[in-house]
Amino acid sequence: MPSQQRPSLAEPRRARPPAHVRVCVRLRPCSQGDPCIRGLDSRSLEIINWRNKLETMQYQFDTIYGDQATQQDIYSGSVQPVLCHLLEGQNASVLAYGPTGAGKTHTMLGSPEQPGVIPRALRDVLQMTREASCSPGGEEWDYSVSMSYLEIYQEKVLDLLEPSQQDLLIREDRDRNILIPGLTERELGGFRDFERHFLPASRNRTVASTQLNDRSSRSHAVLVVRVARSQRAPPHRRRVAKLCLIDLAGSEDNRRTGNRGLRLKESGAINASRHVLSKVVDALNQGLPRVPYRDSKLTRLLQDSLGGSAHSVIIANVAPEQHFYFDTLSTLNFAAKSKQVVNRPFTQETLQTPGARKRPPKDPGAGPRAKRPPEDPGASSEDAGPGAKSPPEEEPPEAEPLSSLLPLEQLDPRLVQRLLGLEQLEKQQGGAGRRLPLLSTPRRERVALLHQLEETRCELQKLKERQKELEAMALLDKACQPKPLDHSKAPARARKQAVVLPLQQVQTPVGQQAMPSGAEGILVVQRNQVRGVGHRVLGRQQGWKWAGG
Ligand SMILES: Nc1ncnc2c1ncn2[C@@H]1O[C@H](COP(=O)(O)OP(=O)(O)OP(=O)(O)O)[C@@H](O)[C@H]1O
Repeated sequence: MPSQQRPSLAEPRRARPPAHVRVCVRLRPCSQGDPCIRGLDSRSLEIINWRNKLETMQYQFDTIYGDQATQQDIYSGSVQPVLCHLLEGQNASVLAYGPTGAGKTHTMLGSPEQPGVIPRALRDVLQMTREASCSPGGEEWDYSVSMSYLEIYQEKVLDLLEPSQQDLLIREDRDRNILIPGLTERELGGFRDFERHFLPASRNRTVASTQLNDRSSRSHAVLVVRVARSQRAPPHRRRVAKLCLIDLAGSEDNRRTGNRGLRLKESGAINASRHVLSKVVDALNQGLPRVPYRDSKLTRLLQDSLGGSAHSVIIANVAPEQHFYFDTLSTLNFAAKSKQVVNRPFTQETLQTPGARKRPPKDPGAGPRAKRPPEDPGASSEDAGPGAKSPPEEEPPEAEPLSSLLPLEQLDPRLVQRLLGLEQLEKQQGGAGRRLPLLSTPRRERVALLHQLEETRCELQKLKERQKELEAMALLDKACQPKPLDHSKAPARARKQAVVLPLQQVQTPVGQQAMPSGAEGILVVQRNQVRGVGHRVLGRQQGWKWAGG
């Protein structure tokens, strides 16, 4: 049972200490005229009423970054402090919010000259795990870091690492972690791996030129970094934490963007999801029984980050020009109310049975990792990460951990019955030399295996029938012979007879080959010099190739 194999060691909900969402504001350098907003000190700012310049409204946040603040200032002041929680098995989220052209992508991604939050955080996370594995006692643990990257474009969740993946589903596990089954995940052995996967994926993000931004993001982009720490010896504790780095698409006033057609449609989707985001924050702050997370893909995905289990930081990006006045006001209002949202981070820890631990691949950086079992962060198969120490080579490969999204007890009993029956059948039929751990594989693969087994079963059935036919015909043929051949006088070619064996007993001697025939999947036994009665009988069978004839 999955729950017995990987018990969650998470503390009960009420025992989890609260953590307010931290909110900072970053002012972009003003490109035109006088700014409508100015910082007062490191924690407060004021916005000047556009009708009456003597009237101002003041706001307080955790930190205010003026237009001279560097990428390093933002990172070390507001992002770096939450990263340490990842090694404790606690989730963290950083979310860039603001109107179009206010500097969200600049803050999160930056440029080669001014790298933003994403590359800096990745470098540090990789460094942290490397240092942890080298620290005293570190040899007791395996560390791994992996990434997934997705965008929400017009209410569709698209995999940026594997763009062929269309509109993925968003689900939730028993600890209320948000998961995306089927989302591609890549192991990161070092920063180069990150660049190798992230840079091409970023080019897959939907970006277009609008009147307010030459490269305006038309989607919300979410980079998910998973940090796992697994104990090598009993009790095999395993901590998995998730870092979400989110670059939201900017809110757009379409009277000023000049958007039409597709751009207008994109803009509608962006604004609608941001509207739901605002409603979610209101509902959380008012303690409403229903928080409308499910009303948009964005909020569903942010469920961990707002009112959930993450240490969250919102960076509100502000465009200070006068013509952004209303955008700035609404950004500040959103940021102010988000400050009140309380999350309850907790350590995501499970106990793993030794059988559920997986050997790291020989080359962790190479190629796509098998899609993670979608169900549970704790269920992630583990590969060698930075500084990870691999178990000895001779260790046998082990089964994947059980799915917890769809624990066995929640499966349709008929399906479980069927799986057990098929496993039994497979065992009886020799298992084709392969053990299929049907019940311990994730759901999608389970279904694929189920199909595969069905097909194999049908083929075996066909083969058995054909076998019977052949045996009957051979008997008939024998019965029609007037008298037994005198072997001493018979020609040499009639002496050797093809023997039809039950399929399971066919053994291919040296110099003979067994292979499935194309269309019907029939086992073809090629023998080098077989002639005689058997040749004639077998030759009548459709699809049967008699290579020696
Ligand atoms: N702090 C900053 N210092 C210098 N330039 C900046 C800063 N912030 C933003 N910019 C510049 O402003 C322009 C718009 O920024 P950016 O594309 O990051 O905005 P955005 O909020 O992501 O917009 P959208 O929502 O349309 O994608 C870019 O050319 C960017 O380089």
